[in-house]
Amino acid sequence: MIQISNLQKKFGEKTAVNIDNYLINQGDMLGLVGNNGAGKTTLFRLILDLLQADRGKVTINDIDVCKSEDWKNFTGAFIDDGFLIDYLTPEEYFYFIGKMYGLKKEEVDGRIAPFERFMNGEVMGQKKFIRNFSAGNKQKIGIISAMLHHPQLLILDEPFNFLDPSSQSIIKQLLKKYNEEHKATVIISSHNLNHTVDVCPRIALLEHGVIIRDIQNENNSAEKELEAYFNVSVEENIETETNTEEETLTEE
Ligand SMILES: Nc1ncnc2c1ncn2[C@@H]1O[C@H](COP(=O)(O)OP(=O)(O)OP(=O)(O)O)[C@@H](O)[C@H]1O
Repeated sequence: MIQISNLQKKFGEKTAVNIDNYLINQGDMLGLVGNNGAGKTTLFRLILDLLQADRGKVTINDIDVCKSEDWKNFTGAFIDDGFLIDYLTPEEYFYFIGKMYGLKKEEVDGRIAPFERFMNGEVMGQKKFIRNFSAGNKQKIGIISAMLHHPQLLILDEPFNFLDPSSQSIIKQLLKKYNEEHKATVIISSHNLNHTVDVCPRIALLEHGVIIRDIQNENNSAEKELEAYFNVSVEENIETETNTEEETLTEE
C-alpha cells in the first residue's frame, strides 16, 4: 500500500528521515517507535505530503503523494491539533469533515456512535468550541474525525498522548477492531511500548531517521527486543507513562 523509496529529509545539517526502501502492506497495523527526534513525525508528514522531501518519494497505492490528490479520499490522519478547527464545536467539526466526504448528518451520527464510551460524555453537547477543550479531549476529537470516513489508510501520531488510562485502553480496542473489520492499514507512533506491542503485529524502530529494525510482533514477542533497545522494562514504561498522564491531567 505504501512504498517508501530512497526518501530523505534534512533540516539544515540534521537528517530527519533517511529510508532507502520500506513497504507497508494493505491491512498492516504498524507501530512506529523511536527516541525523541528519531524522525517519526517527519516521516508521517512526508507520507501525508505536508513536507517536501529532499529526495525520494512516497507512493500510496502506486500514487505519488506529491503528484496527485487521489490518495486523500481513502486516507485519514491526525498528527496534531493543527488539524482541528478551533472556532467550531466538535459537532460542527465532525459534520464539516463528514460533508467533505459526502456523508449526511445521520451518517456522521451513526459513525460517531461507536465512540460514545471513548468520548465519555465530555465531547458532544458541551456547547463549547474546540479551542476550549482539554488536550485529551482535543486528541479524541482528532482521532474520531480521522476515522469518520472509514479510511483505508489511517495515520495517527502519538494517539495515546494526553488520554487517561481508560481512554487509552478503549482506543486500543477501537483501533484493533477498525484494522480487522475494515482490513485497513493503520500506522501509529508511540512512546508507549506496552501499548505498541499490545496493538501492533508489526513494529518499525526508527533511529536518526533510519528504520533500523522491522519487527514482527506476535503475542507481544517484540517486547524483549524493544526493552533491550530502550533499556527499560515494559513495566517501567507503563509506570512512566501513567505518571506522565497524571502530571498532564493535574496541569490541565
Ligand atoms: N520544522 C523543523 N525544523 C527544523 N528541524 C526539525 C523540524 N521538524 C523536525 N526537525 C528535526 O528533525 C528531527 C526529527 O524530528 P521528529 O519530530 O520527526 O522526531 P520524532 O521522532 O517525531 O520525535 P518525538 O518523539 O520527540 O516527537 C529532530 O532532530 C527535529 O529537531
